[in-house]
Amino acid sequence: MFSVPPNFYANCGGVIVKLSKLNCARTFFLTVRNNVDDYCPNLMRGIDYLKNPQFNKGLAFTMQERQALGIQGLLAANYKTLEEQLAICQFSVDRYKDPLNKYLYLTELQDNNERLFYELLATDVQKFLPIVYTPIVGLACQRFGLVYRRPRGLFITIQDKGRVASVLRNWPTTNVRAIVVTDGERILGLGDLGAYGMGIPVGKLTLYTALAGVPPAYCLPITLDVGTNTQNLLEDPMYIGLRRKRVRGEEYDSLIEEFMQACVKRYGQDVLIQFEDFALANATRLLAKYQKHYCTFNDDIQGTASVIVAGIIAATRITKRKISDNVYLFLGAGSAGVGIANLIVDAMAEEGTQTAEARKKIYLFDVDGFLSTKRKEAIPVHATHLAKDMEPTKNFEKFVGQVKATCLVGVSTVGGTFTPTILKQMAKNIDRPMIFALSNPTIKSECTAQAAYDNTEGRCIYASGSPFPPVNYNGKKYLTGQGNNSYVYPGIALGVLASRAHHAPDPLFLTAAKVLASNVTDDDLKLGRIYPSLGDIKCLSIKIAAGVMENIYKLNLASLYPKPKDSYQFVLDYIYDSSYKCYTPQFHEYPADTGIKVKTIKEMIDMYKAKNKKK
Ligand SMILES: NC(=O)C1=CN([C@@H]2O[C@H](COP(=O)(O)OP(=O)(O)OC[C@H]3O[C@@H](n4cnc5c(N)ncnc54)[C@H](OP(=O)(O)O)[C@@H]3O)[C@@H](O)[C@H]2O)C=CC1
Ligand SMILES: CC(=O)C(=O)O
Ligand SMILES: [Mg+2]
Repeated sequence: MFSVPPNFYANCGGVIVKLSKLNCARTFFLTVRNNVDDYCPNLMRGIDYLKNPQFNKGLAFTMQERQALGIQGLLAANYKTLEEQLAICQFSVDRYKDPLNKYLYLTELQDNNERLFYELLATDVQKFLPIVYTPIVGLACQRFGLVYRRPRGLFITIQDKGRVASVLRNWPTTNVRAIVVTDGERILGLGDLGAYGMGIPVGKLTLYTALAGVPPAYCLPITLDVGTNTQNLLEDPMYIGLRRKRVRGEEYDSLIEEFMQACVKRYGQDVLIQFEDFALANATRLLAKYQKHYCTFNDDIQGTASVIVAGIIAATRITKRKISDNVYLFLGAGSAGVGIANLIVDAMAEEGTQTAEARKKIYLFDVDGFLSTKRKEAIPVHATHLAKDMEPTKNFEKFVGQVKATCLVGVSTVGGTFTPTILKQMAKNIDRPMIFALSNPTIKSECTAQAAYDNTEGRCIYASGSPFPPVNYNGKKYLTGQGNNSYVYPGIALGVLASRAHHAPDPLFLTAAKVLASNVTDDDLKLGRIYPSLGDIKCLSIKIAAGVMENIYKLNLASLYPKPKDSYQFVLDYIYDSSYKCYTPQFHEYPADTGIKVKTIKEMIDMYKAKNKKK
């Protein structure tokens, strides 16, 4: 007969339980099993609970937990609720005036107490997203030598060729399901930042959890360090990467090949590999090479396309024009530009427009001017199908009027290129011109939101890659949307992971676009926004994931069977819960003494502020 001594405490798998009754023993085994699934913890003791960001709760550890876990005395006596901790965190972030210091504060919080970090982001996504993501993450990447303190993410260098699998084995968790990888060559619109690019996969995966609830333990940021061609980085004493010029050609390709194989060998065929911020020459080529053989996508090509097509679909409710009734003009014919153009063609096909006809409505410029078959400079291979048999020109400004563009898409990496003249011409072309100024970070935006409204008599439908403050035009306030792939890639990834899909093809991105567009409310549109409020982004990501999941099953790409009856509920059950777990579920004897009785986080912040002022 199984029995447990009264008041027997067990520490197993990171869970402390009091085993005084049989049902306690059952709870014990269940809790241990769940915890192992979540975190794969080692047998932990004492101070490990404070050092491990997955388990740490800081002063929120109750007295019972402190006693049971052996951390009594390692913490100050006061007990703080999660809400009190959140108030302190918000107060602390607000005290920093320099955005990079805000970024550093949040990074340190993430390194110390992961759940508090994600709970904090959830209190105000609109406020925290620009810090952990664009535009501030761009600044963090530029100064990454200063920012880099504690390892977060894995560096695989060209010198590791032949040993990539063994480097991958050094990553401490075995249940990785999603990798975001960069080689740092096109970091936002900031160019080649080499190993400093690590801020991007870290930031992108932070959004997997913050915006879509993918468990952080499933996420692995990777930078492939193949050198950098940016001279001032090679000379920067703080630089953290290999001091050598970029490796190209066969040597580069064989590293990527080895990397892809090693990921699958270690984490399985369905590990999701998201390519991020690769330069044009590699981005489309690698996507074409791996798309059908791995569970992979390129966010700059496919994720961006999805979010912009969503905006265009939503805008049809304002313009009353079909997608195929527009003339699209792109400044930038790189990964993002051609990715968006291709998905617009797919979206037009769903309206019944033939591919050849659809392509006729799309014009692109790159650094050498209009993509004309007659120009002397070569057309990039990935864009030849979109080149036109028209006279070459480098005069973008004139071209806007020449083709009567109704939708302008900026993906050029060059700030301010949508000049007032161009914007005024757009207002002449059509009553409600669409202006997408997508280059990141903010300084690279082709035009500001205010400039777009000012130069189109307030008639434009505008979205930008990085956020802009509300616009005032003629006494009316407009909230412009953020046309950023962050609206979709976390939800798409969640759907792919939940269904254990083995590929992530283009149709999933069109599905996500439709789900996103259908969540834009009439109130959003009235405010001038063609994307939903970021306040509901997690809920939105779950809807996107559920929609994507349905399509994955339709396309026969899932490896989770039987198919869940209710995809939405399945995804909901799958996601990460960032609230604090109780490590001593059987104790209820000692109520927490928080010392101060206040109700809301805002009240607490006001109180801290008042106290601070007095001093
Ligand atoms: N909002 C969002 O969600 C996203 C935004 N972006 C942003 O879009 C920008 C472009 O990204 P991506 O497409 O991946 O980058 P690429 O490097 O692949 O493409 C950049 C394109 O811009 C062209 N270009 C550069 N300078 C000029 C110029 N002065 N005039 C006209 N065209 C020019 C390049 O031409 P050439 O090749 O001839 O040099 C190339 O066609 C980046 O700033 C990035 O941050 C990217 C993805 C998502
Ligand atoms: C948003 C994004 O992916 C980029 O600017 O590259
Ligand atoms: Mg990107």
